Amino acid sequence: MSVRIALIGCGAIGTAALELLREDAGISVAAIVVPADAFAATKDVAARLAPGAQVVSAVPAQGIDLVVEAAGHAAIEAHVLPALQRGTPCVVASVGALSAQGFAEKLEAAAVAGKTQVQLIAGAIGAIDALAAARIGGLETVRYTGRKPPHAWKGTPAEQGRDLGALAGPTVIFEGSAREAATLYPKNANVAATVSLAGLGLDRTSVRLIADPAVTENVHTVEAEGAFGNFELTMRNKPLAANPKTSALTVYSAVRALRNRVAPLSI
Ligand SMILES: NC(=O)C1=CN([C@@H]2O[C@H](COP(=O)(O)OP(=O)(O)OC[C@H]3O[C@@H](n4cnc5c(N)ncnc54)[C@H](O)[C@@H]3O)[C@@H](O)[C@H]2O)C=CC1
Ligand SMILES: O=C([O-])CC(=O)C(=O)O
Repeated sequence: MSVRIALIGCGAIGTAALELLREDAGISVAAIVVPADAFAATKDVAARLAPGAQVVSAVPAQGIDLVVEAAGHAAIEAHVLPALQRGTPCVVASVGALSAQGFAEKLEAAAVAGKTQVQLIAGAIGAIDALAAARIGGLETVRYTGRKPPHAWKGTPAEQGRDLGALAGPTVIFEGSAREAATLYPKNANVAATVSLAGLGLDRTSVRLIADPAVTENVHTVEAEGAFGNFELTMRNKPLAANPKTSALTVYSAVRALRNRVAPLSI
């Protein structure tokens, strides 16, 4: 029998994940959860890519083995917390939601109450395994830099006081903690939260966000130092055509997490 999934969100990540999951006999998408104003568009996607899925406004209380979120910060409170409390394991992409004070603890408490687990995916960034392992030996500094083309910062505080379309060179639009970055840039700095949660925490991880007219990729750099030694990682991710803020790797990371739930050997 296949694992019955509820997918929260059916935008750039959700749609691309559904396309890939069509190949997986062990995974069946039973429900797609979106706000009412997205029902019509989502039903079209479901008809094409997940004909067995019902399009609904909340995770069904019965018949779901696993929830996967790819919707945005608000969806964690609205859908992931109640699913965890009911005992359904959840896989989360909008890791930046944990930047709200006390929210990580709330998520943990819901998982404890439901005797289940919430998994935060690595998403658009790599080396989360190395960072989380290095933390056990002790970390001294962790720095994260996120660099994206100017249009990827549209609709964010980066637009305040500057014309993103007229930038002549790389422009630092934010410098501060991972907590502030993830709060101010909920659709662009989930990775900052992920790096911080795996490493030195939301308040001790330094973050720089850059709008750079010379790049076409979403470029993520992590520099970490501690008892283990040090590393530098740079990812040059292709953005999704459907959403330039989001890297294609995020989709693959979500699909990997789901496949690992059913695979006899997981990596
Ligand atoms: N961890 C990571 O590396 C990354 C995480 N993300 C997260 O994934 C989210 C989704 O990304 P995209 O698919 O590119 O965005 P998108 O804007 O293309 O799609 C969002 C989808 O979620 C639905 N939605 C919005 N609010 C909802 C709610 N409260 N409940 C249920 N559905 C809701 C929308 O109707 C839409 O179908 C981002 O907002 C971000 O939080 C995005 C990129 C990287
Ligand atoms: O997809 C990416 O490149 C990163 C991103 O948007 C995020 O961290 O929220």
